[in-house]
Amino acid sequence: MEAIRLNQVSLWRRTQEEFSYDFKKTILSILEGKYRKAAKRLVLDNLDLVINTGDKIGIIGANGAGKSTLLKVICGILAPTHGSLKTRGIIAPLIELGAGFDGELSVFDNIILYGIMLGFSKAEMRGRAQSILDFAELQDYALVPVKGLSSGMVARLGFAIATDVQPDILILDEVLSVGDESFKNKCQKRMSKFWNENTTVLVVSHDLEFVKKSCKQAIWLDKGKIKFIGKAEQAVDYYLNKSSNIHH
Ligand SMILES: Nc1ncnc2c1ncn2[C@@H]1O[C@H](COP(=O)(O)OP(=O)(O)OP(=O)(O)O)[C@@H](O)[C@H]1O
Repeated sequence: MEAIRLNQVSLWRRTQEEFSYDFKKTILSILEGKYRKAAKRLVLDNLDLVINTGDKIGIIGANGAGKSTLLKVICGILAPTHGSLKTRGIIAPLIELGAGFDGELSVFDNIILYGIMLGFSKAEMRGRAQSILDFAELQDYALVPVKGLSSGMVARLGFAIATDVQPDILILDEVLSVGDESFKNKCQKRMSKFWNENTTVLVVSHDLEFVKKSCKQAIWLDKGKIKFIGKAEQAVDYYLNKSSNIHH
């Protein structure tokens, strides 16, 4: 069964120039006759992709290749400029852990909110809150506003919520290095559960050994295009060889 399908997906993003838009600077540059509209960059270039239920797929490629952007499009955080996307089931995005939290609200309320964002009901999240707090080791912080947590604690909370629920599709962006040593081990144990089940897993990583070991297939993304999709070992080999050719 298909879990994810991308049809001719492209995404343009503004360059940093326009990103740090500054009214005064813009007026000055118009007066000086130097005003240029900020350039846009094609970050994902006409991607066609089908991922089946239960696949474990690594995504590799150089810095800026578009890996994180691809994950964000699949999760629905970013909408494609062109093309279409279909996904089946509940997606748990472990991307920028905690980015969706509201700092003013308590840990408990954020658990409920985050769960609702993932597609679960309020009642269900109430029932799960205790086990989430336990896993994150934040039992004493339930009523503390999230802005009062350390960044490691925020990441732990994000990981605990996203993996407490049983997602159909799990999206990971280099997050396995979150937290201190003992929490890392706990995360890895929990992750192995998903690897054995019917969960579809997409993981972005620069750890090529991990990709070879843990993923059956891999996608090599290069400047927003899929250069290769197939066996993980082969993808890593192509990626390494092509990269070294470029340096020669
Ligand atoms: N918020 C943003 N606004 C504008 N452009 C962005 C933004 N985030 C990323 N980009 C651009 O999109 C392109 C792809 O970035 P992306 O983060 O997807 O790459 P990546 O393959 O995940 O890289 P890395 O391995 O360094 O994490 C880059 O050119 C980057 O500059």
